[in-house]
Amino acid sequence: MPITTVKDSQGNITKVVLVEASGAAVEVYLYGATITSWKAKGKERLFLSKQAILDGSKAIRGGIPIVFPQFGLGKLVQHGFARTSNWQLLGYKDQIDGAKAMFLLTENEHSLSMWPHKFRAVYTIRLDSDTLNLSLSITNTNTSAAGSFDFTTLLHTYFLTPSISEVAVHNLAGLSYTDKVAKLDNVVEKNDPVSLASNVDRVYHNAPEKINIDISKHEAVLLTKTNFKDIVLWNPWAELAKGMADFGDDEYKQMVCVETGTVGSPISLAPGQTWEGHTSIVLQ
Ligand SMILES: O=P(O)(O)OC[C@H]1O[C@H](O)[C@H](O)[C@@H](O)[C@@H]1O
Repeated sequence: MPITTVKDSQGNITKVVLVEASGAAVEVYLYGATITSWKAKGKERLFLSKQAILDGSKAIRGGIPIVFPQFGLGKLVQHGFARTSNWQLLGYKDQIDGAKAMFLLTENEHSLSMWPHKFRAVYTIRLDSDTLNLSLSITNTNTSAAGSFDFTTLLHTYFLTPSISEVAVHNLAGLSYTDKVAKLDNVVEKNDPVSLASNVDRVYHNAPEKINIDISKHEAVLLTKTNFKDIVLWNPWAELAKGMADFGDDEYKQMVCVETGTVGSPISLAPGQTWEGHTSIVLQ
């Protein structure tokens, strides 16, 4: 079976497990369409906090939450409502190039309470032996001519590492970034690779399509992106970790967030228009 579903006591699907021929697997909660596990070549590749709340009462701490329609703080709740909304399983396919599942979110009471727009978000997860392919499409389904909307969006990927001291993020040198810790704009990255040894929270603008990440001394991933302009690099480090109820005090040592998104300047969609972004994570 390429796909199995986990249901609650009322028979509603809460989680989908997608398995590909090689044994690679992803687990996806319908809450947020959040991927909480990606196993490939026999190992877990994503960080999920031991303290993550998985009952749908809070955004899931780890895996790959979807940020939409607002990155960070703003008029809406932090990172928007997509990660705290119940998505639907649209369908799945077992095909030659991998197992695939599609998830759907449209406007609902939760979204309309903070954002007065009709939209159709489709998230497609395709899995093959060494790659996780993620596509997000957003359609503006407002009907009135005045119904354009702006949004920012991002796939907030938490990579699992045996030690943050071994993480190195390549291909960022020369880029201009916003340093959200120092509250500085237009900082130019001088390091190649970038390593992390304190609280890091940066938006690298107009990043290249391919980013190589050393996850440990012996393992690397290639992160590619199309139509996602920016890269966010985040690790809360020790002090912020202590203040997070759904994150262990020492767990910052086991994770790094390298996030693909368009967050520096918003995407505008007129009624009827669709935007689509893709990310793939390939084990090297
Ligand atoms: O705690 P959360 O709302 O999940 O946000 C976690 C982090 O997400 C991004 O990486 C932001 O750049 C950070 O500023 C934020 O702290």
